[in-house]
Amino acid sequence: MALEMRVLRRDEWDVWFDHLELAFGGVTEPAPSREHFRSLTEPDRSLGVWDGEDCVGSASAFGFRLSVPGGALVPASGVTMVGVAPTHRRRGVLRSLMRRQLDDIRTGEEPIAVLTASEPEIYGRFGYGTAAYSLAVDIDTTRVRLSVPPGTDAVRLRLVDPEKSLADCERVYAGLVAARPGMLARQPGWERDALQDVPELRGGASPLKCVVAEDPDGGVIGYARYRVKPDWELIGSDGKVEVREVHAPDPAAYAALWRYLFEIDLTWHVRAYGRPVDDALLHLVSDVRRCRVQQRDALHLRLVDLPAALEARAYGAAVDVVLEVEDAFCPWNAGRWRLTAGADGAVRCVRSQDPADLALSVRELGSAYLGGVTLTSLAGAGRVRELRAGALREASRAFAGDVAPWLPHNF
Ligand SMILES: CC(=O)SCCNC(=O)CCNC(=O)[C@H](O)C(C)(C)COP(=O)(O)OP(=O)(O)OC[C@H]1O[C@@H](n2cnc3c(N)ncnc32)[C@H](O)[C@@H]1OP(=O)(O)O
Repeated sequence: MALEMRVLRRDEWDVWFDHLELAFGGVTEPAPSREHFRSLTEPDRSLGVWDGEDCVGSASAFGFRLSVPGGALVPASGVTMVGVAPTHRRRGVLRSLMRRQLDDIRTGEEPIAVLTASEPEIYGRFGYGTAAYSLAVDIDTTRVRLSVPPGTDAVRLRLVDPEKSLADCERVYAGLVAARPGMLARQPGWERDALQDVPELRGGASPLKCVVAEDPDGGVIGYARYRVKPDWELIGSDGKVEVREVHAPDPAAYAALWRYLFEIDLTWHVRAYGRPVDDALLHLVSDVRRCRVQQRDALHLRLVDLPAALEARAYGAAVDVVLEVEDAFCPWNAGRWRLTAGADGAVRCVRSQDPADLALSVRELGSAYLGGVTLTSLAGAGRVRELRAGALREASRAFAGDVAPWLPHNF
């Protein structure tokens, strides 16, 4: 029987989601998580592939606004819920979903698509480049000390109900978005994602806790969400603090929150995932080796409408380069483009017949787009070719940002 791909009908969601669970290994989501996913799904932007009555393929997208260098919020398609049934793999179902999805995105208002990948190897062939990395730390707090800045002792910390403090915390989060490429301006409903706290998924840790940092007037200026996982050894407690989030633009408040997490009694370790690669924490600790820092890919980005995407961000230096772009999967982006950004901030990206200065694929542009991966480092891997002397340095400096892109959570 031929496979049929179609936009999801609302009454098909349960069968579609059952398929997705199976594609990810067959573990059933607890009811609250399932309802959370249901509430976030945008059915009109969700695709199902059907073999008769059976759903055998899925892909969906969220309508996001992504922070880019310069602080603009660019409409971005957040690709998600991709899965193909174990019985139907390696015969092109994912490829056909990606084809349809990118064609659909092209007809809309989103010049870029982003995703967090289950495996980093999958999406490069469809033109996605790794645009943001993240760090995981596993800190031995019996050995690692924090050097906190002046003012840290004056920060008031208060343990609060994660639900009741949600609006205050979300205000802090929203205040960070423009200055950090890769962050998402969260649409209503998404703020609740961080509160998901299903007992079956805690792995023996406590319910989610929230500690807020306050200014002298009681205003919330930072927060951390975490759990404590008790563990008793023969020699005593070996508890772990599992950090989900720490956000505070003020250095003293930021240090105060980490100091609190480091000093929770009966714990010897602080573990955190998905931290930015330029996390100020790395400069607060006395011994970075004992933080067991690990880096991994976090956000993958694709230019769907190349000129619109390149014109939507700001550049760190004036630039005038002709790019020879290869894009086999979205050929409307392929060819020669002149990118100019002046000292006045005006940016133009137009078709060009002039000789090319740099040759690269759309994947490298996706990697460099948020300013965290330099064109120079990609050239070192042979993935960007310089065709005019000096063009690589000029373009690389223009694309690079002064803060690392960061997506604090998956989607
Ligand atoms: C954004 C997200 O949602 S990420 C979540 C992705 N989903 C999962 O990881 C769930 C488990 N895995 C799956 O459901 C499937 O194996 C998928 C979705 C990864 C792949 O689906 P398939 O239909 O088998 O892929 P398809 O046959 O279209 O393959 C397309 C290409 O990707 C490659 N590919 C497919 N899966 C993988 C993989 N896991 N790792 C590396 N390459 C892969 C294929 O070899 C093929 O390569 P080619 O272009 O050189 O021919």
